[in-house]
Amino acid sequence: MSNSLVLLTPSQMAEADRLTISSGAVDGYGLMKRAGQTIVSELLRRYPHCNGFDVLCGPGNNGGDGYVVARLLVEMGVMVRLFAHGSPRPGSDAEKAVQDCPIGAQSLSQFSVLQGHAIVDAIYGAGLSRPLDDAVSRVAKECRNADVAVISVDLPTGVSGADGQVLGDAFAADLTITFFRLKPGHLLEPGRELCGETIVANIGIPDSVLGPIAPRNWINQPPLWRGDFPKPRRNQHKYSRGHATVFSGGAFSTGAARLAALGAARAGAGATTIYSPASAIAVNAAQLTSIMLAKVDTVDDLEEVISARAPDAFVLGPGFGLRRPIREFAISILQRGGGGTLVMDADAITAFRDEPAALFTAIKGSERAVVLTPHEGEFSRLFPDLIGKVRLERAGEAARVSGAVIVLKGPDTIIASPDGRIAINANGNPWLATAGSGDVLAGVIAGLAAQKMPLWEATCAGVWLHAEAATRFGPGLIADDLPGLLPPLLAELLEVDQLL
Ligand SMILES: NC(=O)C1=CN([C@@H]2O[C@H](COP(=O)(O)OP(=O)(O)OC[C@H]3O[C@@H](n4cnc5c(N)ncnc54)[C@H](OP(=O)(O)O)[C@@H]3O)[C@@H](O)[C@H]2O)[C@H](O)CC1
Ligand SMILES: [K+]
Repeated sequence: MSNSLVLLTPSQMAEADRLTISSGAVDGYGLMKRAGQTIVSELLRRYPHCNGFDVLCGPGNNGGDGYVVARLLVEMGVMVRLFAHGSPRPGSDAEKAVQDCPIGAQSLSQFSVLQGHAIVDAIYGAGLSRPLDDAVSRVAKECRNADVAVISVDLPTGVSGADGQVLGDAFAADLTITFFRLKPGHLLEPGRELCGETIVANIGIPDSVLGPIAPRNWINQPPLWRGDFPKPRRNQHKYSRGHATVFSGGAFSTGAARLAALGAARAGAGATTIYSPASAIAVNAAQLTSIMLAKVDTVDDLEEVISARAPDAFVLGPGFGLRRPIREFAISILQRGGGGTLVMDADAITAFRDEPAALFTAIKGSERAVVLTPHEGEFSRLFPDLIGKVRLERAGEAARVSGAVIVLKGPDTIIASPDGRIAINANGNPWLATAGSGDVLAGVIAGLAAQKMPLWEATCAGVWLHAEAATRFGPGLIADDLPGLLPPLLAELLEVDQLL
């Protein structure tokens, strides 16, 4: 698993600091000086024409980084105004940075924006522990409303590194410079938006500290799952490549199932079948070519088709409706022996709103693995006890409680495994907010799972591919486009030339 994609919580980051310092490689003030040096290089490179910098420092080590920045800029002859909010603890690294700084600080209450100056926000970073007080909120607001560049050290002051939530108020940065690894708060909204562009600086913390920290959160990028991505082999036939099936809704709502089926097929399932009620067979048949069709109205029908040709993955929910035997289908699939994956989306999630525990018991007792792909509304129906917790915690807890891989959809989709691993998607985009896009996602995940890709990895890959396809297409995207956008992405992932 790729080390570079690790996300560290603020407390894990503090541990990384401690481990580095105790190894004797560099002391705390040394790390702070390197942090300051990196920030100054970026400031000079990116803002060569500003008249000066206003450096705003808090009482902790985030402020310490700010004092180092102020010193280095002054030593280079750059105009600096320094503002402090609180004083560093005696004996702390931040106090050393104050003592070494050649200019004195005014109180933050004296601050007002000066045209032509850029702001260095070093008030709070990883140590933010409560909502901003009025003095810091006033400055955050003034900077947000002014036409002024803001560069935040580690995190925009007010944004929690643990989960991207705003504590009271927050700065909105143009650029955020963090150290060693991203934190979840850089990727989770609203933190992500408030960070502006985020860069990660190497300040000499060795990767070896990650071993004892054993992180459980990652950025969802191809190196996370590329090693598990299914590679077709010459000796496979269509069913051994993977058989994915999708339940269709009634005659007036068959499109969602076709979108999911196309997603599964384009993701590489060798065979894809739509299970359709008799009333919708004609509609489906008129619009399918490579996708197969079977009649499934009842649990007995389902038993029959599964016995005839066991699927490796099922998609249940898209466009299905709540009246037909959706719960019975889900429970029957889970209780029937045999491996494979059940992807439950949309109506399949809502259908269990009155008895989520029955679903979770069935999932935990099943030989099959389950992926649940709720958006916020569907999530709240199935996990009402988790309302009020932050998104990251909700997704992780939902995976643990349900025994399913959870895809909590949003601009910062979270993919949580029951074993505690979490990936945060970073390539989401506005084009995906279009009817039917979730149906394609459920199908792509099923298509990858049908090829026996490990489930959390398959789910992460599906979410990434789906978003990447939309990003590359851009404006005008409709869900119908998405399956056809997958082949070039697959070719890149598989490095097709090497397979031939
Ligand atoms: N991680 C690294 O590799 C390096 C990080 N550096 C920088 O250090 C900060 C983290 O420093 P830390 O001292 O732990 O935390 P902060 O500076 O962010 O803030 C802690 C102090 O601020 C007080 N605080 C927090 N929130 C509030 C608030 N809302 N209102 C008032 N005061 C607040 C807090 O007080 P407590 O009472 O909670 O203790 C602390 O006094 C990291 O972000 C990096 O920038 C190193 O310099 C380089 C290596
Ligand atoms: K900050």
